[in-house]
Amino acid sequence: MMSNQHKIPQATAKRLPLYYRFLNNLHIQGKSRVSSRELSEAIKVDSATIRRDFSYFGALGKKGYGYNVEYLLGFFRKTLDQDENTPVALIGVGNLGTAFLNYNFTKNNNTKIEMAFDADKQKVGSTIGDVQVHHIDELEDYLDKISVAILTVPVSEAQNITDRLVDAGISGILNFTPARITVPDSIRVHHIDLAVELQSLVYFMKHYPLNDDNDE
Ligand SMILES: NC(=O)c1ccc[n+]([C@@H]2O[C@H](COP(=O)([O-])OP(=O)(O)OC[C@H]3O[C@@H](n4cnc5c(N)ncnc54)[C@H](O)[C@@H]3O)[C@@H](O)[C@H]2O)c1
Repeated sequence: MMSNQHKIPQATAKRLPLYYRFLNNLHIQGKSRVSSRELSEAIKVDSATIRRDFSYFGALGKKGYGYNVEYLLGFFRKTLDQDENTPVALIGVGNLGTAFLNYNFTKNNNTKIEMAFDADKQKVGSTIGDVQVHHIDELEDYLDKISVAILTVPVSEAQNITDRLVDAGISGILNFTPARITVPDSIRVHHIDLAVELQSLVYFMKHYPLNDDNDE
């Protein structure tokens, strides 16, 4: 995946897709350069952090010029494997899963939900967005090309489905269920929980109030 990830701090690596999306939009609009300040305002990351992040990529902005959009995009494309497509499977086509299928991830991105699975016979066979829903019993028949799965099943099903995904050779799971799933060390799990994110936002608002005259 990220070939030179070992040289980039994890916090920086996590911001790469955000940078990539914004710079790609600038590129589409025909802009050839951007300042750390413009970037900062658009993606809400402070400009000192952006400058530090970009210095890891060998991109040193010039005063009064900013950064070369094309150079950065080239770097991000390589680092994020943007030229390679990562097919994704979604498991659990309920409220959350349906919303993800209807949302077009591929616009600025190389990840695409290629297939979906559910246990509900009424959903099996339907197409949502442009993704076909298969029966969960057929999971193992389809997974050979898939390395990433999004988990949006009920919490009670999470570990069972995870075990099947692992046995079928999955490498990464984006877990939206509240379950703390157990996987072998070689498999990466990222857990997304809106309640935790909201709590953290409220905590930061209270303890780290922002003023609007900080840097530059
Ligand atoms: N991370 C977050 O911020 C967040 C927010 C809301 C919900 N959730 C969690 O996401 C999950 C999905 O929530 P939802 O509101 O979409 O639920 P939902 O009940 O609408 O959808 C669950 C879907 O999973 C399917 N399903 C059930 N058992 C299955 C199995 N064994 N294999 C495949 N599919 C199966 C159901 O048929 C249904 O379509 C829940 O675990 C919920 O707690 C997380």
